[in-house]
Amino acid sequence: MRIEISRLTKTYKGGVHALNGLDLDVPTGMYGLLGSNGAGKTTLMRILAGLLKPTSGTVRVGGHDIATADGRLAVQRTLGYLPQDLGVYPDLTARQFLDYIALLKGIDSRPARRRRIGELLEVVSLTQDADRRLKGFSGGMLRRAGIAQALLADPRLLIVDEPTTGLDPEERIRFRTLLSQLAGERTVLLSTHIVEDVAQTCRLLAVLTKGRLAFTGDVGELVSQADHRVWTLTTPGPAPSYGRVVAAVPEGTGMRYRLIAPTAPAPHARPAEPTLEDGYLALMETGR
Ligand SMILES: Nc1ncnc2c1ncn2[C@@H]1O[C@H](COP(=O)(O)OP(=O)(O)OP(=O)(O)O)[C@@H](O)[C@H]1O
Repeated sequence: MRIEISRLTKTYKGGVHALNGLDLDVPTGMYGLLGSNGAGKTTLMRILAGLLKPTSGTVRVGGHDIATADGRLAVQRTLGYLPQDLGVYPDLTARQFLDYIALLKGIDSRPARRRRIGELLEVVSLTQDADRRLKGFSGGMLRRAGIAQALLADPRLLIVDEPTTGLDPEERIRFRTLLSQLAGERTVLLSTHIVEDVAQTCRLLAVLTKGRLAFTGDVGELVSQADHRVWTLTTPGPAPSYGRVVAAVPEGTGMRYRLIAPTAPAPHARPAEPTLEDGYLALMETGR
């Protein structure tokens, strides 16, 4: 399911330009959308989900123009959305919660709901906890319940907004793996400010800054933004004032720094292999 975005703008009341003429093409499969806080990711996700009207520009999802009522309806039928702040009813069990959402989504047949919910609880590994109240769930379990509700109507497009924020490392890895497994013939659009989540799940990604596209391409291309610009340096003194420190680890009586800089930040600095995070930070530095 392809998403085609052309010259998309969104200006909120009060004059905040959250999206500034965004052009973006998202193919089928897993796709990462990276950007710092306030870059416009949630605004874009909400527009795609049909919850917010753009100020101008066009969005087509699977060929349907979301500016038309028919187009929006067609997209909503094929879309699953896990918002950043999914509200749940804490006194419901996971099964009751999914049943309630399934009813809202128009799955009227009770046996059909029961079957679908049973399948989804398996997919998100919550079968054992299905009859526990949501108020006792961990952050990771709640996100998995959130994914299950987004999958109820078997969407061909799944949009997830900042899904791993606040999760512990094990839950984060589990959640990431689940998303990758769900991609396949679906489009999964993962919006996040956590570079590692994209590094571990996506081949293709876009970077948004200030409502504009700063980068689009594959992970390797973003990594290469930092080619010949990453350095390590161990020193007993302060960090070099030239370049951007991205890591500092105590070593012996001094510190080992990792820096991004166009040229060696000190005579004894050694070049290092860039990571995706380095590429992202190098891109941000260039765009300043
Ligand atoms: N309802 C609103 N009214 C006014 N301004 C808003 C509204 N929602 C978002 N904004 C502003 O629009 C810009 C983009 O916000 P958005 O939430 O889309 O970014 P984001 O990349 O998702 O950031 P975050 O990761 O912090 O959620 C920000 O400057 C934000 O303050």
